[in-house]
Amino acid sequence: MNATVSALRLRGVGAGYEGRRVVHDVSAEVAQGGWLAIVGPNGSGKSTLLKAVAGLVAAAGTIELHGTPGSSMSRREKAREVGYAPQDPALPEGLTVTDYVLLGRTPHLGTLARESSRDLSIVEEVLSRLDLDGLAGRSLGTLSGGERQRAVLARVLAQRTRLLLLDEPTTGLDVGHAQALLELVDRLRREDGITVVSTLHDLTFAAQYANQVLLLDGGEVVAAGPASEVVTAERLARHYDATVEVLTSTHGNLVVAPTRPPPR
Ligand SMILES: Nc1ncnc2c1ncn2[C@@H]1O[C@H](COP(=O)(O)OP(=O)(O)OP(=O)(O)O)[C@@H](O)[C@H]1O
Repeated sequence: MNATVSALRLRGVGAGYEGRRVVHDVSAEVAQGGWLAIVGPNGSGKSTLLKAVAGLVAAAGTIELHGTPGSSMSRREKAREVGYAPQDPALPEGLTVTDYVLLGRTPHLGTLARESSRDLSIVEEVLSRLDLDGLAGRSLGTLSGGERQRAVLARVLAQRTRLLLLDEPTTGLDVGHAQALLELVDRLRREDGITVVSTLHDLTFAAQYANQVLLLDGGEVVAAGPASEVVTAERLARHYDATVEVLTSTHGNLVVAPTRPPPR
């Protein structure tokens, strides 16, 4: 494959529901092994944009996955190329964690073929990486919110795709599990060249993990680039109506700290 082909290329992408367009004219490019964070206030179109890339809502414009238009790929081809973790998926409550994560292998199985020992070892490895091995035999309906969230990510990682689309992957996770999950995703990116596109409400995480940040407001891109350029107190005041300070930690990481407005 041509080394200069982007993992994801969006040109003039629009998307919406029942005739109401909520994402307008988005263009972006993510190199193989890059991490794009889509940020923006509630209702700004982040999840809709991610769904458009996953092929789950109709989109105008061009969406290319590793140089191939998404519109020309079958569902199965796309599922081998793109793993999508929705924000709040409906889970089959009675399924065990292992069986649910095994579903991630489906796009790789032949028609009527059963999972192989390789599929099972991939699932085992993913469960262990996500600290889920102790829960492997539990049914999904008995898991806590954070455990369910990790199971969803495990299913997507078991899919072993080159592109990961993660919709608010840290929702419901405590700070330690959130960091562990983002570190794991970052390691996959650095070691295996996996490309990541994630929506993130937590702007500190977005600034620390993504190498590109796309800020949406009203379904439009209002800023794009490295976090140091996009995540500024002035922009967050304008687009989130938030009072924050953007600080630099002792290790040089950006930290977005909400601060109470001064008393009037
Ligand atoms: N299934 C749907 N049918 C109709 N409108 C929808 C649907 N899903 C989302 N919308 C609308 O589209 C707009 C963008 O929603 P979207 O979920 O993409 O925003 P978001 O930035 O991800 O929001 P949040 O931060 O609250 O998760 C909102 O006005 C929302 O009400």
